Amino acid sequence: MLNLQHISYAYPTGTGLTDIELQINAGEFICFMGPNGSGKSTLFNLLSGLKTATAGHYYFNQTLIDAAYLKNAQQRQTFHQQIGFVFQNSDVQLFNLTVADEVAFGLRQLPLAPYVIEQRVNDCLALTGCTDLRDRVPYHLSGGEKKRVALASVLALNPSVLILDEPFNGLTPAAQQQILDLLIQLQQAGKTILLASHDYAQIKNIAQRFIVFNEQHQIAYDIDRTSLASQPQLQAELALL
Ligand SMILES: Nc1ncnc2c1ncn2[C@@H]1O[C@H](COP(=O)(O)OP(=O)(O)OP(=O)(O)O)[C@@H](O)[C@H]1O
Repeated sequence: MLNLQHISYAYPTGTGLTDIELQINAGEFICFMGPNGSGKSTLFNLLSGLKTATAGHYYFNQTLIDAAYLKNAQQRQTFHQQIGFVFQNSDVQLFNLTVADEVAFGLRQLPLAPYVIEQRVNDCLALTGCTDLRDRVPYHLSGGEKKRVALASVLALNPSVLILDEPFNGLTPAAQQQILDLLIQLQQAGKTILLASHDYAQIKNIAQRFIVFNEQHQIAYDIDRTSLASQPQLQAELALL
């Protein structure tokens, strides 16, 4: 479904990613781990089309996703509908005056009847436990509420891939569990879930595959949960990230 071939990304001031080879299949639940600055957010920006690689090739369902592809507004819209990205910082994702408008925003860019939009907004608010927040100003919500609204706004477009950059940061254990339960449900419904986390203990029994970056911005390990279970030393390393 997602295929990266020798992907590198160079910022003007340094390296973001080095020679990434990666194949992700539909329906996987993958946890990306690694030290601060190792490249997880850069990878997510590339996968979601917010950046394009400075070297290598990225294919989504066999289509090459590059600057030329994303320059076309219609193609860009189709692509963004399929890959939803929940940013690490919800404040940069939420900009509407009410929660309901926030969730409807992406849908209003599509040729959909107002009653269809209303129905989808209601469904996504209910799914994320945000129904009671619908008339609130997103900017005034708590961290956990903002994260759920950001998730609702992404889910409204019914993407097949959901990318979440450290979605549990700064949330109470209860709020973290709420989001985790929802992600499990979404994977069971067939979505591909890609998330970055520093909390191995929290995710070790949920993610099915672990991709671990090193400080050289490369993939150091790409290992499934079953294989990881028989590697206590690597598990101990992940617990320290
Ligand atoms: N806008 C930017 N300009 C210049 N360098 C950047 C920029 N964003 C990231 N980098 C650099 O690219 C490298 C990878 O950063 P990235 O944010 O992808 O890492 P990360 O693994 O997501 O880190 P964290 O766990 O702290 O979120 C780092 O060396 C970082 O300093």
